[in-house]
Amino acid sequence: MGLYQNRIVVKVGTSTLTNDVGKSDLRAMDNLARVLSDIQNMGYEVILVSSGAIAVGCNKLGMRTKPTSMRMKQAAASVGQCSIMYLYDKFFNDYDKIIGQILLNAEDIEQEEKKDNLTNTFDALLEMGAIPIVNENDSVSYTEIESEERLFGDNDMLSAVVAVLCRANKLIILSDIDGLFDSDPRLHPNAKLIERIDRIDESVYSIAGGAGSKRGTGGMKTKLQAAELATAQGIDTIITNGKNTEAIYNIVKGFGAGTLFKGKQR
Ligand SMILES: Nc1ncnc2c1ncn2[C@@H]1O[C@H](COP(=O)(O)OP(=O)(O)O)[C@@H](O)[C@H]1O
Ligand SMILES: N[C@@H](CCC(=O)OP(=O)(O)O)C(=O)O
Repeated sequence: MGLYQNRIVVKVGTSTLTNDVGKSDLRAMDNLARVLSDIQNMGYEVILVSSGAIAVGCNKLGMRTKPTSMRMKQAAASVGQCSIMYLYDKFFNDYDKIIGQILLNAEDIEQEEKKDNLTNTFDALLEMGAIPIVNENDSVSYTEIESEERLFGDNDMLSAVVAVLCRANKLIILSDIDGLFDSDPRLHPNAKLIERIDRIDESVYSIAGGAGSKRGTGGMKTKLQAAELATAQGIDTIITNGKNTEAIYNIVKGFGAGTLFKGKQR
């Protein structure tokens, strides 16, 4: 089965959705809602994979630092997820769009029946013109937040899983950085942006470091894992800066912005 040529998955990370003190970055969320709504008006089907629940929940609950205990992280996610969806609902509503929430665990796509149900839900939402917004089901899952052997790893991986499941044509990963550089620019100020990668091998992994801020998780490594999964199924994957949401217009039209990982010919 081929890919849906007009279907795109956009993933946005915590570092883009929250400001330096850990509160929701309303301008970033509004910009994202506007551009994605506009792109949908242009005839594209849009799925958003959004992080931020734990960070926003921690802030709302007055936790000064990110909790280390699992139960506190899960409680924070429960509070933050409501807050994020409430804001998305308001912003997307301003642009005349309907959103739907889908919270996922690894086992939801491991069982054939659940996987089919999930695909049907995505398809039905898209058919009706709604924009599905996806996150890990942090409050019930242990593996996604903590385990080293987790399938989703973090939302980067989840976005690739969703892109494959929904047979999207493109996966756009919005980060707090312009794309993949030849070394971590936070540590090496002269690092250069790599515009295109056709094969993700060990040499590519060797230049990817960890998260760049207290709020991000995974860093470039998990983005490369996501790109590897998606490109293997023919899905072009782009890492670009979430502060420049306008770049999404260029990307959907096939122009460059950030780093393109070219999907394998199938
Ligand atoms: N080679 C690299 N190129 C670009 N960024 C890198 C690289 N290695 C590590 N990073 C770090 O990855 C960070 C982005 O990942 P992360 O902190 O998880 O944010 P997000 O919330 O977007 O997922 C960047 O801020 C950067 O410091
Ligand atoms: N599910 C978690 C997101 C974890 C995660 O992958 O975060 P990020 O690296 O910012 O995309 C949350 O909503 O807080």
